[in-house]
Amino acid sequence: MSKKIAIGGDHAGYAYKQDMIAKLEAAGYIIKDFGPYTDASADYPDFVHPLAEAIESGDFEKGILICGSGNGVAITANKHQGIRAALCWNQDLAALSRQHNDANVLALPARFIPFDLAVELAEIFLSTDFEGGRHATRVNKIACK
Ligand SMILES: O=C(CO)[C@H](O)[C@H](O)[C@H](O)COP(=O)(O)O
Repeated sequence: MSKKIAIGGDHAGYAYKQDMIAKLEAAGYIIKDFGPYTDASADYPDFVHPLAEAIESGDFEKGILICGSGNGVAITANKHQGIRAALCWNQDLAALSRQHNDANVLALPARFIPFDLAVELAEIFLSTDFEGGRHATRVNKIACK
């Protein structure tokens, strides 16, 4: 598993993003922050599209996106054919996003979950393997050509 992680979001996720970077770096991950770099009001697509392109190009295996609800970043990221972004707010969803969906982006709703849970979901997302098998058949049918 690659220890290089892409992270991004918007102003509503900024504080969580900064603290998440510190937690993940302490755990040995190498983080590339796609922004925003302040908590000033910002438009999440400006940060999500570059992050998604970096994953699609192979520079990163996985990313974490944090906004207020998690929906804006997930919707934007999923416009990219190579992205499977999963909005998660509990441990089971984070595990299933990897086991069944091979999600490569975790979307977190900073305004709806406590920070400690956000970190736990990131740890689950980053450490859980895809189960393959019947799920691989389905995941291989997701992208539109
Ligand atoms: O993209 C979102 C909604 O799907 C995020 O929750 C944003 O963080 C939110 O919309 C930002 O709202 P604000 O009123 O501009 O702070």
